[in-house]
Amino acid sequence: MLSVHGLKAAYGASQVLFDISLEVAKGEVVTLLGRNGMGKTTTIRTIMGLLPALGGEVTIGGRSVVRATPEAVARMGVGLVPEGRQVFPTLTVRENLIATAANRLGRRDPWTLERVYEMFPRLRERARQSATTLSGGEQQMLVIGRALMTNPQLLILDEATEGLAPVIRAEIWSCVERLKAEGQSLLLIDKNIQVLKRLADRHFVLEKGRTVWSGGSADIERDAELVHSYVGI
Ligand SMILES: Nc1ncnc2c1ncn2[C@@H]1O[C@H](COP(=O)(O)OP(=O)(O)OP(=O)(O)O)[C@@H](O)[C@H]1O
Repeated sequence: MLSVHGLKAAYGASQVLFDISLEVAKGEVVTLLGRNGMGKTTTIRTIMGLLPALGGEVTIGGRSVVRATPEAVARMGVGLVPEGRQVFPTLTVRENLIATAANRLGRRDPWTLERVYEMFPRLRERARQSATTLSGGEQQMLVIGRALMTNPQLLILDEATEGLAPVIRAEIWSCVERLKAEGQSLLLIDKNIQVLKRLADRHFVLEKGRTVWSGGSADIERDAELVHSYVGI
C-alpha cells in the first residue's frame, strides 16, 4: 500500500530526513515512534507532497508519488489528519464533512454522513453548528470524520489524541479500533505507546531523521531497552 525507502528531506538548507524507510501493507496498522523533533511529522509531510523529497522513493500501491502534489497524493487515496485540528472555521460541522468528500476509488461501502455520525454521535448533534463552536475533542472527531469522507485507502493520524481529555482520547482510540476491524490501513503517530502496542501491527522508530528500528509489538517487549532508549519512555 505505502512504501517509503531511503527518504531524504530538508527545510531550506537544514536537512531533517536522512534515511527514512517504512511500509504499510493493506489493512495494517503501523506507527511512527520517536522523541520530539526526530522527523515524524516531516516524514508525513514529505509523503503527502507538502515538502519536496531530496532523495529516496515513496510509492502508493506500487506507483511513485515522490514528486506528486498533495492533491495527487490525496487522489491516490491517502487521507491525512494533521497535527492541530484544522477544521474549516467558516463552515458548519455538516459542511466540513461534505466539503472534501469523495469516492474516487469506487469503494463499495463508501463513508457517508450517516456512517460518520454513527461513529461520532456528537457530530450529528452539532451538525448545524459552526465548527468553531466545538470543543477541541469534537473538532478532532470532525477532522477525522472529514478525512474518512474522502474514503482514504490509507489514513494517517498525526498526534490525533494530543491535548485531549482521557474520555475523548478513549473515543478516538475506539474509533481507530473500529477502523482497524474494518480493514482500514492506518499510519499513526502518537505518544501513547501502551495503546499503540495494543492496537498496531508494526512500529517504525525514528532517530534524527533515520529509521533505526522496526518490529511488531512483541518485538518492542523483546528489545525494550533499545526501543525505550530511542523513544524516551
Ligand atoms: N518548518 C520548519 N522549518 C525548519 N525546521 C523545522 C520545521 N519543522 C520542523 N523542523 C525541524 O525538523 C526536525 C524534525 O521535526 P518534526 O516536526 O518532523 O519532528 P517530530 O518527530 O514530528 O516531532 P514532534 O513530536 O515534536 O512533532 C526538528 O529538528 C524540527 O526543529
